Amino acid sequence: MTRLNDIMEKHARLLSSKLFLKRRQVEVVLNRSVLAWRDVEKSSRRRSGISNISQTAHSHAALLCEIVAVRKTEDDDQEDTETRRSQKKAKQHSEQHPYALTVSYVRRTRQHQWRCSDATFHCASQGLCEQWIQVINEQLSLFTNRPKSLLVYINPYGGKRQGKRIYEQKVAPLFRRACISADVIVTERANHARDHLKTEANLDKYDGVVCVGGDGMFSEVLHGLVTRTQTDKGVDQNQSEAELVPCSLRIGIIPAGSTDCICFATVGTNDPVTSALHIIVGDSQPMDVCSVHHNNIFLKYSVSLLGYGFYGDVLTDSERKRWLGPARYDLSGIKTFLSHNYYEGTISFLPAEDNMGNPRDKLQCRSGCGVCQHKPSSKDTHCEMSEEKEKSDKDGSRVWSQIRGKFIAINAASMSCACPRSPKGLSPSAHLADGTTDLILVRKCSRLDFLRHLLRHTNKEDQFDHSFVEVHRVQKFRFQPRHHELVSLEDLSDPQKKTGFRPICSTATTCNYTSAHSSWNCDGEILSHAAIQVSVRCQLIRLFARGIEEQQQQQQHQCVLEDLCAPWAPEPDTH
Ligand SMILES: CCCCCCCCCCCCC/C=C/[C@@H](O)[C@H](CO)NC(=O)CCCCCCCCCCCCCCC
Ligand SMILES: Nc1ncnc2c1ncn2[C@@H]1O[C@H](COP(=O)(O)OP(=O)(O)OP(=O)(O)O)[C@@H](O)[C@H]1O
Ligand SMILES: [Ca+2]
Repeated sequence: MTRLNDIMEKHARLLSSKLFLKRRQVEVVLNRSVLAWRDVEKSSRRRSGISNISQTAHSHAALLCEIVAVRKTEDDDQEDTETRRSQKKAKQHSEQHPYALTVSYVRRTRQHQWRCSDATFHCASQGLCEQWIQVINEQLSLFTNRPKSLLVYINPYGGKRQGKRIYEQKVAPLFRRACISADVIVTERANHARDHLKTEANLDKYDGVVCVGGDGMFSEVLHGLVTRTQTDKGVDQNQSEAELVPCSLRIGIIPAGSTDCICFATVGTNDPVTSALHIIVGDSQPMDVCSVHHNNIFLKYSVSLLGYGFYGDVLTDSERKRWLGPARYDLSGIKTFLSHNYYEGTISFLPAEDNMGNPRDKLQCRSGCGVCQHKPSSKDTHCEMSEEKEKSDKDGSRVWSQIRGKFIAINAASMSCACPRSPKGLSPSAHLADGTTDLILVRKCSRLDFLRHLLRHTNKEDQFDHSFVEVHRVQKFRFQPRHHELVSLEDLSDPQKKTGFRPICSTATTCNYTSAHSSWNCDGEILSHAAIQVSVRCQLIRLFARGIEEQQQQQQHQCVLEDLCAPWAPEPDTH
């Protein structure tokens, strides 16, 4: 009964009028969910299928929660929307209907991209025009999850160095339209954004923090915000067992980097306008964060890839080629592939609960993901990482496992890591907010086999279906490189080794010293230690995103709109 009332309430018309849209008379209806309009004269004869997301043959609709803004249309705006050819006609028309409102709303285009569309409705009287604007604005003000004030950091040197232009030309005009105020800081050095967030920024003023740049810039904002939150709450990040306090501010990412993996995996595309629109409508996507420690020294947080061996070496090499821009990764990728190094060490891990799915179940994390809504219980998230625990987890349900071997790559993917280079990512079924990371172990194998494995990241074949690859969904893990102490001592006496990465063993050459180290690639940054302990912190942060919408979900969205527009029942016009 209540549900029925809800539906009736939602569908009850708030306002309904006959207005003009591009000189055609349209019936416009507003209820609590949708703004819909259709041609008056032709609608009864031809009302067929849907031609795009929010448009049937003769009716259009926008979900209220996806309306960006409504404003009184100024004369300049009206001229902008008319073509030159019809300028005279348009002038006559606007003289008859001088009052107009423009509604800006989200329109879905191809491949998860969103655009902002305008519909300008002409009214016969000023009163009617103002009433429409007021009622729509009243409804929009009920969306309390929308940000009003943002702190924006722009990295002018990320990716192809387009961050500033992208923000000014594509994003700022949309924020202005949505009446969002933004304090903008163009960074002057690496870690500027992180340090500002950690100590200086008055965060009470803001509803969210936005970074314009790549994954490295996101990482700065992540570290700034998480550290600030822990400091404010008196949590010591160096204690690897400390329970971290979730951040209250959401983070928005305007992609302008080289990989943009976090944006791609949370929105489905790396498009600045789409990201800006997700921020404006106030989307919220919780996300796991891995904390990385070396004994009881905090090193870094990671949300995407922690990679030792191959991806660590690619990153180390690519840092020397920053001037090449995004192409540096391909060049270093080929070079590292040809080097074909492997590394020896021991990996220990605490598997995820059985009901958290597994990396090969093909259940991809999508908008409103059911797996991520099932949070692991708190007792499981706080198991200690002591030696005894390693043998048997105290609650008896799970035990630590240990694997020793020679690895070409050890990757922990806390999310799919989908990006334009690999549209399905390193672990296609990894989840954004399930409290686990997928640990992928690629053992020593031939160059050809490793190439086959890499190639599978770019096609539909299963990259885990190789005898030399194993994958585990885990809650915690740690890594100990072989002969750690020996190398540390050597490092002290050889300055070259302190900075660069020392001769690494290649399977192609005869090599007795198989304990050479790689380094960890932590979301695109090199870690200072090879021996690390990692713990996944379930849903520590939230992004202005909603996860990737399934094609099917987009179609459902069309159907919802279609249903909501359907009752054009002949209710009498209120005006
Ligand atoms: C034959 C083609 C195989 C293509 C295989 C492509 C696999 C790509 C998987 C990409 C995973 C990205 C994970 C994201 C990590 C980010 O947190 C981080 C920060 O932005 N990005 C990188 O570290 C940047 C990492 C960039 C890694 C690029 C690796 C390119 C490998 C190319 C190997 C070529 C072999 C050719 C042999 C002739
Ligand atoms: N003003 C600045 N000058 C120099 N470096 C900066 C500045 N602002 C930020 N940085 C640093 O630049 C690094 C790279 O930035 P960013 O992530 O935006 O681009 P990218 O590396 O090209 O992309 P991706 O991380 O997606 O591969 C970051 O680690 C960040 O700390
Ligand atoms: Ca995860």
